[in-house]
Amino acid sequence: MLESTEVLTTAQMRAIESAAMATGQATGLQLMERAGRAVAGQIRLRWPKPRRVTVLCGPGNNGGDGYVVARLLHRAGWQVRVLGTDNPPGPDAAQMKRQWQGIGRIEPLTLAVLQGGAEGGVHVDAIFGTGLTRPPEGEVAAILHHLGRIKPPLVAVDCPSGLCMDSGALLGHPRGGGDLAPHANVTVAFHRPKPGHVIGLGPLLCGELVIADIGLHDVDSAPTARPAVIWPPFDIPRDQPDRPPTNPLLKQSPLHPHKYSHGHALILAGGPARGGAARLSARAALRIGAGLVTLAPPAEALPDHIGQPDALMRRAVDHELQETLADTRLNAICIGPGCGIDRAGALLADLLPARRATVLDADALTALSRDAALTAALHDACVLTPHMGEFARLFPDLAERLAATPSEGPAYSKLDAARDAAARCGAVVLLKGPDTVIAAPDGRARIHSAFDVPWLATAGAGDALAGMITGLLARSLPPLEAASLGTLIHAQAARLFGPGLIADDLPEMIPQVLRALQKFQSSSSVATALPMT
Ligand SMILES: NC(=O)C1=CN([C@@H]2O[C@H](COP(=O)(O)OP(=O)(O)OC[C@H]3O[C@@H](n4cnc5c(N)ncnc54)[C@H](OP(=O)(O)O)[C@@H]3O)[C@@H](O)[C@H]2O)[C@@H](O)CC1
Ligand SMILES: [K+]
Repeated sequence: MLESTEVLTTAQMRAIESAAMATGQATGLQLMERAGRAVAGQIRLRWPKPRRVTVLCGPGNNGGDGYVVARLLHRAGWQVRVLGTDNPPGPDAAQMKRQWQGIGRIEPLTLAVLQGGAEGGVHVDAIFGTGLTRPPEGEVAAILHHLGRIKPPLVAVDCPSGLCMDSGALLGHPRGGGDLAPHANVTVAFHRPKPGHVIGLGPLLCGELVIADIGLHDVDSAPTARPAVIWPPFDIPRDQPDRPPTNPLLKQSPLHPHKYSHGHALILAGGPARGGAARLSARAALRIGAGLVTLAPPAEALPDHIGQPDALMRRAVDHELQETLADTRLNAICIGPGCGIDRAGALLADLLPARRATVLDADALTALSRDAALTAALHDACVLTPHMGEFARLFPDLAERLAATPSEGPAYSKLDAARDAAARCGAVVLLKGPDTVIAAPDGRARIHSAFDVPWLATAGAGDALAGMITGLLARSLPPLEAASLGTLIHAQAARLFGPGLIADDLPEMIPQVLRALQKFQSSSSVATALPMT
């Protein structure tokens, strides 16, 4: 059985539907009836009093769902108008269409007809769902454009039409567009979310996302590829002041606790007057619970780092690292924030062969992009944390595919790009954004949504994130878990702080986030993520 947080591609979803039908678990007609009922139910929940509704039905099974919605709302006393295509749909949709035709008529699905009707009322978009393979054209394109412009109360069946559910891109539109695409108030999707609901334009266009159960749970899907998951697989409560302020990451081992048992993080800093970024990383690594944190600028910049925090150790590291790395207790390294590209490149040449757990951010990523030998030396204890610009420098071909206007579905997605990059470089790749994708070389991938904290896009936030992940690596979390938990704590810190956040606030919010996370110590998904030593 699939985990509830799994994200299925449209191909995987189709495989599950086919398996359900082949094994006699459900007929296509039953699934369509359940899907339509789920949508009608959500509409009636939001608008309990019957009113006017216009249902727009496309040529396939998405349209079939629409005819079910029309019938059920009509039965509930709604004043239903249906616009549909006149093609012969598949047998299930044809059956649902006939049932509707026993109740009411179907007007042509054209812009003129749509505009000719009474204004107002709810609109149901059942034009295209998972079967969208090419950009909408002609009358349908005009209708979608119109809906995007007038923005009526809109309920989308499976997705707003035109959205590629594998990528969150609008077929036929440049990436990042979407101003004139339909914006749903609510999208009712079936069985599991698809990548396009949670990445790209999906969160903007889908509105509230409701995942409806259509009875596919007992179906053995045997997905061909490992599904990505939505991270985290739980809702984090806000801080709970009534709980004792113990920190799960700092919980002491009953057996001879020692600062080294919580790891020793090394933060490599840059030259004079550019140490702020690395100090932010170091502070975050300390706050998240690394046993020891050493900040390592070149000797000439050491005087820049006197002062707080006293818990931070300082040590000069000039051009080479071998002597420093001889101390095997240094088990997690952060390189990049404020480091300088040349210095990062020189240090990486020593660092990567040592195969220590390492976060590569900022200048380290630029250094990598300039030296193929360094990229070839990456290993599976590395975490790369690029934003899209850095990603484009590191993986120009993947970024180019991601930026191209998609002309057919399934379109190349941010999930695909992060996975391809991780497989290519053999390290965990954390591709930042409001829809962060974290991918491991073995195909595991997690999608973390932070569309609700736009104030996290602030100078230095990435440095704090790099420090958090380094601290978690020092606590011996595996790279994918450290990257995932760091991403979650980072966003949650911003969420708790609220607007007005500056990056310096992020490390200071960590204790509060950790207290809230404590609730999940007994939950298996978090137990694997939080080190409980
Ligand atoms: N299967 C199940 O058990 C269940 C499925 N369910 C529902 O089915 C939906 C998937 O149904 P679907 O596969 O029929 O695809 P759908 O999105 O309706 O579109 C396909 C049609 O559109 C056409 N078409 C495509 N692009 C076009 C374009 N640009 N411009 C014009 N035409 C275009 C395409 O034509 P073709 O490409 O074949 O020429 C075809 O005729 C899914 O999202 C969910 O809502 C639920 O009921 C639960 C049970
Ligand atoms: K739709």
